Amino acid sequence: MTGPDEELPEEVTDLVVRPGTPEDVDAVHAVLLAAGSGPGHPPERRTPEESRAWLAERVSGTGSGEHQELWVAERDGRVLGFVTMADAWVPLLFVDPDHQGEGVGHGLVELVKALRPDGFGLRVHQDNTGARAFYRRQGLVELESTDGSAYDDGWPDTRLAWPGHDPLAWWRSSIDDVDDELAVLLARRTALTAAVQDLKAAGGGDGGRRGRDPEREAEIVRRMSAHAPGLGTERLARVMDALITESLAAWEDRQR
Ligand SMILES: O=C(O)C(=O)C[C@]1(C(=O)O)C=C[C@@H](O)C=C1
Repeated sequence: MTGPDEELPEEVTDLVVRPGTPEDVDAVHAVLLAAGSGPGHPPERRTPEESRAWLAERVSGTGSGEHQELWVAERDGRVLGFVTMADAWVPLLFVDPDHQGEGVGHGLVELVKALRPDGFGLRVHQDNTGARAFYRRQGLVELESTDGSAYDDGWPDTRLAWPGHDPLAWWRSSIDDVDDELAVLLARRTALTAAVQDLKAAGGGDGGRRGRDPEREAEIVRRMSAHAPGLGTERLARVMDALITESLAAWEDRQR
């Protein structure tokens, strides 16, 4: 979603970066539409009215959507770019395509670094190579690439993070956050394996065949690999093999 596409961040002289107000929504929306229709962005499926309403709701904190803190970058009173923040996440950062390469994106990233000194993350579409190079130049680190299925747009994406003033603390805390989610998912996954084994033990499902089903496992790995291509099918197969092995062992322990 983000994409300043800047080539040369320059010394920002007359750029003013200030908190956005409801009066900025039209100008911010114009930048969003112009920048979002450039290369590397998915086609906008909403009407301009719908995307404006979506934006206004988020930056005003009304409605059910998450509230995003809005900041705008302007020169000579004209909004040239903007950024939004929600906790340590940057949902939107866009620069007017006519003013890229003028340090606007750089100024916005510097602002986010100042406001989020512990670090922040964002996602860009994989094809938006200009934005990815820009963020790398700003010191952000590329993390995982996915097929984008976790997001509304469903476009292949790459996540990046700036790990702040204490990078080890940021990475470890990010690992803890992911592991908290992973633990819950593992509990659910293991319980589902057990439910299938209960069914098979009772003579139901798949003709009552017990034990491992390599074809089914290969299919699982293929599907997962499409969501997270960076991991590689073979490595993912080993991870899933270990997970299924342990899930089956847990189920067998329970039978004793
Ligand atoms: O789908 C099944 O047949 C299961 O037994 C479940 C499961 C799994 O946990 O996904 C476990 C063992 C099989 O080898 C295949 C898949």
